[in-house]
Order: sequence, then structure tokens, then C-alpha cells
Amino acid sequence: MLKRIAVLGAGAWGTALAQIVTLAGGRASLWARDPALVDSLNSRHSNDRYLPGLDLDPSIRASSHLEEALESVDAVLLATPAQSLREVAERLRALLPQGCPMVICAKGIERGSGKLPSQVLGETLPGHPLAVLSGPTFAAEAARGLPTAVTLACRDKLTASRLAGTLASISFRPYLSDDPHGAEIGGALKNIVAISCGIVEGRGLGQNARAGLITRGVAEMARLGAHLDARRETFMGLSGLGDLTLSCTSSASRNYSLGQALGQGRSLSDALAASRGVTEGVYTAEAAVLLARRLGVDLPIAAAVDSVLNRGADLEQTISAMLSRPLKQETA
Ligand SMILES: NC(=O)C1=CN([C@@H]2O[C@H](COP(=O)(O)OP(=O)(O)OC[C@H]3O[C@@H](n4cnc5c(N)ncnc54)[C@H](O)[C@@H]3O)[C@@H](O)[C@H]2O)C=CC1
Ligand SMILES: O=C(CO)COP(=O)(O)O
Repeated sequence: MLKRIAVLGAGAWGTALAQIVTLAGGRASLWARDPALVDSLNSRHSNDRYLPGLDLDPSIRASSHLEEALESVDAVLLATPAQSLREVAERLRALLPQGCPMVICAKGIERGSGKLPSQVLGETLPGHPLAVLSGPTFAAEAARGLPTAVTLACRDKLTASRLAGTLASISFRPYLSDDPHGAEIGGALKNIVAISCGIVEGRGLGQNARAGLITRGVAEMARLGAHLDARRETFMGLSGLGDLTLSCTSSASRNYSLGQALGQGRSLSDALAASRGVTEGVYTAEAAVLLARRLGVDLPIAAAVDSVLNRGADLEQTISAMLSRPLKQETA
């Protein structure tokens, strides 16, 4: 078993993951940029900024120094937002022990390059075993020990099962997969679809529309995945349909709530200011559209969300245009 785990990023998910490691019997160090947050994590064993009301295991050691957080670690969980992965990976280059496995816990696609997190890490930190952890996991629930099932995807079976052993407990249940790209695409696109479902809710367009978007969201995942070495069946699993089910039906999702606010007529800057943390779908919509254009893939939901959020398109006209698209085969 990999016992000593460094979690990088002490937001809601990173803090929850550190707790999950301790629930599984391991030791977690937690890297946060902000020394004030580190002090409160170490002295009060809580993260009032990102995960209020939760008592953390006192064995979790936080540090604002990467070197310290990485001391004697067996594996690293990357839990900063997707857009910061490259910067964090570059800092890791001189510090990470040879062959140390890395687990991508962020959900997104890089802006500017249109790359998946595993592609970003493959460029910046080649040679390290890579896994992707994704699925329906609200941080606050998983950290409290409420039952949670996830996809743990890794091309190397031995690394996958060692990582699963490190994270698994009575309340946290990883299912193994050998399709990391599929898990990444599912996690990235579900945030965009969650924004679209929030818009539907905020505008009072009904539950039929939401179910339609969830299902067509799976179709967008599968179409993109077909060009990126991912398997269709992955999108029917926890990191695809599972996460869509969670994030597209609950205002506990930040992406869904941002969509709700937009649907109610609030501006993007107001909705972002009210958000409880990073809303990955806003940035990934732009990156997904870039990637899809490059690959010649049609992603109408992602394109509509991107045009409303990032290109100043009128919401009402965008909804009309979506609904007026030419009729097509369901499986195409
Ligand atoms: N919150 C949740 O329930 C879940 C979140 N995720 C994913 O995990 C990732 C992180 O999300 P959250 O922890 O919820 O976000 P958050 O907004 O709660 O926290 C983000 C943390 O990353 C830090 N950070 C931002 N840029 C950084 C940089 N350049 N270098 C170092 N630290 C940086 C921030 O200071 C903050 O502590 C996202 O990709 C999200 O989609 C995945 C599963 C569940
Ligand atoms: O990824 C998540 C649940 O699986 C968290 O979703 P939000 O980022 O939309 O809150």
C-alpha cells in the first residue's frame, strides 16, 4: 500500500481528499499556497474557508512549502483547479521522487492548448505513472464519510490497484478503469453540462429539458472521446453519467448554481463572485470548443455554453438556436 500521500491544493476537494486518505488509514500532507490557511489547518484542524464545519483528522499536516509537503511521499494527488495544473507540475519537476505516481483530481481541459490534464502532465512531468480520480463526489459529503463511489483510471493495473487500496475505506469506494482519457473527458464536460442544466432551471424551462441535456451531454462526451482514445462505455460509468446525475440535479454543484444564476438573468461576473469556489465549466467550455474544432467534432451544448459565457451571446437567442438545429439520428 502507498501510505504517505501528498495532496496539492487545499480547497474543498484537496482538503476532502486528505481526510479520505486518513479515513483509509494513510497519512496525508496537504499543500496550500496561503500560509494563513496552513496555520488554521494545523492549529484548528479545520478548513473554514473551503470546507466549513468539518473536523479534520489531526494527523493531516498542512504546509505552504511544496518541498515539505512532498517529503517521503509515496504518491501525489493533484487537487488544484485544472487551469493551474501546468504551473503546479512545473514546480514539481525538481521535487518529485523518481517514479512517484500522480493522481489527477481536477476536472477540466486546459485553455489555450485544449489539452487534457494527463496530456499537460505528460509534457511537464514525463515518466511518472498517472491516474485519474473522477466521479460523483461532492467534497463535503465524501469528507464527512458519506458513501461515495468513484472511478480510478490508470493504464497500469498494478498502480491502479495500489492507489485504490490507498484511498478505499468503508465510505469511499474506487472502481478501477483503464481509460484515463474517458474519465477526464467525462469530468471536464459534465461541468459544462451542469451549467446548461442550471440555466434551464433558472429560466424555468422544465425537467424534460434537463433530462435531454444530461443525455445529450453523454453523447457529446462519447463523440469527443472517440477522437481521444477513450471508450464509449466509460461515459456510462461513474465519471460520466454518474457525475452528470449529481452535478446536473443539485444546487450544491457550483457549476449548476452558476448556471441557475445566469438563467435568472444575473451577469457572469456576479455569478462568479457569488460562487463558493472554482467553477471549472466556465473555463473548460472555451477549451472544449477549441479542442472540438481542432478535431472536427460537434459539441453543441459546450458551444452554446461557451458562446453565452465567454462570447457575449444572448441567452434567449442561443436557446432558440439550439432548439432549431437540424433534426438528426440519436446515435450519430
Ligand atoms: N469541490 C468538489 O466537490 C470537487 C471538486 N473537484 C475538482 O477539484 C478541483 C479543485 O476544486 P476545489 O477544491 O473544489 O476548488 P476550490 O475553489 O475549493 O479550491 C481551489 C484551491 O486551489 C488553490 N489554487 C488555485 N490556483 C492555484 C495555483 N496556481 N497553485 C496552487 N494552488 C492553487 C486555491 O487557492 C484553492 O485553495 C477542480 O478541478 C474541481 O472540479 C473534483 C471533485 C469534487
Ligand atoms: O465535481 C463535483 C462533483 O462530482 C463538484 O461539482 P461542482 O464543481 O460543480 O461543485
